Amino acid sequence: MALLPVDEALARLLAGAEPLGEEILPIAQAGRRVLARPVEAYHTQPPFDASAMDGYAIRADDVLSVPAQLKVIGESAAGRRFAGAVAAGEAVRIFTGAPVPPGADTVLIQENTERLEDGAVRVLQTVSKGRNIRRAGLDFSKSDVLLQPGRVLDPAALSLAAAANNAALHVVRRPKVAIIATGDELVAPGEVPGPDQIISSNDLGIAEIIRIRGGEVLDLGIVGDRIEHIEAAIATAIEKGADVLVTLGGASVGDHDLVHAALTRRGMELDFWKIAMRPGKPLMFGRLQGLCVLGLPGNPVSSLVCGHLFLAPLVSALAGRPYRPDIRRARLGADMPANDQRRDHIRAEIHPNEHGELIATPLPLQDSSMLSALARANGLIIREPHAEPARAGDPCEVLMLR
Ligand SMILES: Nc1nc2c(c(=O)[nH]1)N[C@H]1C(S)=C(S)[C@@H](COP(=O)(O)OP(=O)(O)OC[C@H]3O[C@@H](n4cnc5c(N)ncnc54)[C@H](O)[C@@H]3O)O[C@H]1N2
Ligand code: MOO
Repeated sequence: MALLPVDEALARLLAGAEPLGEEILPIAQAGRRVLARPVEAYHTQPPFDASAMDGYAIRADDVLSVPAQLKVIGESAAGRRFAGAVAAGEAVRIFTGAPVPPGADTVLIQENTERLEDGAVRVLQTVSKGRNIRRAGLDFSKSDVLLQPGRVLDPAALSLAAAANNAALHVVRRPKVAIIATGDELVAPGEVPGPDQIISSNDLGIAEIIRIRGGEVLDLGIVGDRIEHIEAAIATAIEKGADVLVTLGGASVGDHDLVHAALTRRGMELDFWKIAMRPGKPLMFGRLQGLCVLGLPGNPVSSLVCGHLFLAPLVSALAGRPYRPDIRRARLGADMPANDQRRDHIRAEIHPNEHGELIATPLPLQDSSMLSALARANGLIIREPHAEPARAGDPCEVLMLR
């Protein structure tokens, strides 16, 4: 059977993957979430003409020639304004953020003055009218639309929404992604493995990819190679309202690879299974009662590479987040043989040379079981199907992983 090209698999996976519904969160819990509705200002900022400096609120015409002397008639502090107005020959002591009293048109910084004993201030430098005053609404005005749907609530966006007096925000619901690790050989980290057992690792890396892309992880644990048990875990994912189900392992053709059978018994409609990719050929995708099902291969590197290439964009799309894979141009750091029909993703160390060009050097061992090589690599060299042999120095494309 011909293997499905990677781009086509990705397009089929993302077809219909729209941002999920919205929920309302207190603003303090909305960090890194995606806005589902515009953010409007309920408040004008600053709400009054405010001083930008510590000094004196004055009338600029009073200090056209210096030195000049003004009578200090009171104080305006942030949070406590001066009740009166400034007339000719008068000044009000003022601090940063405080309302500028009526009558004053300028703030003079205190460094350019000298306080006198008798409640007066001597002005040592002239100042242009309007200086050091932030006009009401300089930042934004009530009813302004400040942020658009789709904006990730980064630090500046959160502070802006708060400044505009939004106590709660409408955000896109986080996709809930259930993970089932399958295999009799697996035990959780920290447990004592039996003689034929290994530690389940893929679930941890996959959960991290989900979280980084704005998803919520529903870890359904390790399930042994019994079709009934896998079916029960699938049923739990549905009951618990998962949007996506990720299965790990059991996706290939061995006698104990039961995931496809279990999913089919539960009613999954298969979209594709087996793609032209290395590592990750047995990738499976289908839909089950509105749930997207992604069957990742068991080999750890295959699982994580498929996680980066397929799960990351799927979760991003459901979470309403932009997804921009960090693909760059580089030069090969070693000769490469011709490629077969599967697009290859070669673990590589990618660093700039003295001319600032990225050099991508493949790691010597590429076995899809080797997490040590994946963790050492900071990116993947992408070799298209049927690529010709290439020489060190030839241009190539890399996907940066960190
Ligand atoms: N006859 C064939 N055999 C295999 C083929 C094939 O086309 N024909 N494909 C190979 C490829 S490529 C891959 S990738 C693997 C994928 O197999 P499965 O998805 O069925 O995975 P398993 O057999 O369950 O496990 C493979 C390997 O990975 C280990 N594993 C599984 N889950 C975890 C986990 N959560 N954490 C760590 N390691 C895990 C498992 O112990 C196995 O060593 O199939 C090839 N075979
Ligand atoms: O696709 Mo498998 O992932 O080559 O090891």
